[in-house]
Amino acid sequence: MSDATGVALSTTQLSELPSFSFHRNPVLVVENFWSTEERRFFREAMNQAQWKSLSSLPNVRDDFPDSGDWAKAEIGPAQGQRFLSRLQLPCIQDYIESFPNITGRHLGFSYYSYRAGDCLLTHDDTDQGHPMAGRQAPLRRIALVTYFHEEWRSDWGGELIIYAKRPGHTSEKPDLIPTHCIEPRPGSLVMFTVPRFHRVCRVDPTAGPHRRLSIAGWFMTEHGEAL
Ligand SMILES: O=C(O)CCC(=O)C(=O)O
Ligand SMILES: [Fe+2]
Repeated sequence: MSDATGVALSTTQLSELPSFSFHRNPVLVVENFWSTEERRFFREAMNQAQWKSLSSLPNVRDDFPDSGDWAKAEIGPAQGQRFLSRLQLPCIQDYIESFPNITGRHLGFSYYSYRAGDCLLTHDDTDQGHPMAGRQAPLRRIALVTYFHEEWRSDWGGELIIYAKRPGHTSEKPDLIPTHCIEPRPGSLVMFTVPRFHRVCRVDPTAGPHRRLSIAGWFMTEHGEAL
């Protein structure tokens, strides 16, 4: 798709969402998914939330070295319900249900706040944690991130970069090529299939006190016995 200026757009309109398929297109970007009122609702909840900074979360900190000191908080039940009620989308259901032998479906979402200096180094979201009580940890299938700050300027950084593996790469370390550079526009919703390498660019000092506020997490499937 391209707009009147000829710029290639990889965004999906809200009206096109019912026919979107992750099997055809593994990355979904919808601008203005949340109304101004919904964004305010989640921002107010974020103001009340109990935030924990990366430096106080040793396990997460080990997975994401040199990533500044972004903060994470739990989503309350009322906010969780409102969030999920907008995400009853056929593309999620269709993709999740396409995996064989599912014994359980899970989701896990949190609030995140990135300030100037914070980033998230390249990862593919497959770090599933350790099996618990002999059960295989759920597998992350679709990653979701969506932005709730009031304002974001291009100079402030914090873009989500999504990568593909270059064909024919031989080294153990994946040789990547960027496929998407997504500005964290207020109200945008991004989803992509896992595994998929991506990173969050460092938020620039010109952002001053502005925070990059998001909800991010995964739709997951469980497949019974430990491997
Ligand atoms: O904040 C984003 O744009 C992406 C976050 C992310 O990749 C993650 O939390 O795993
Ligand atoms: Fe991620």
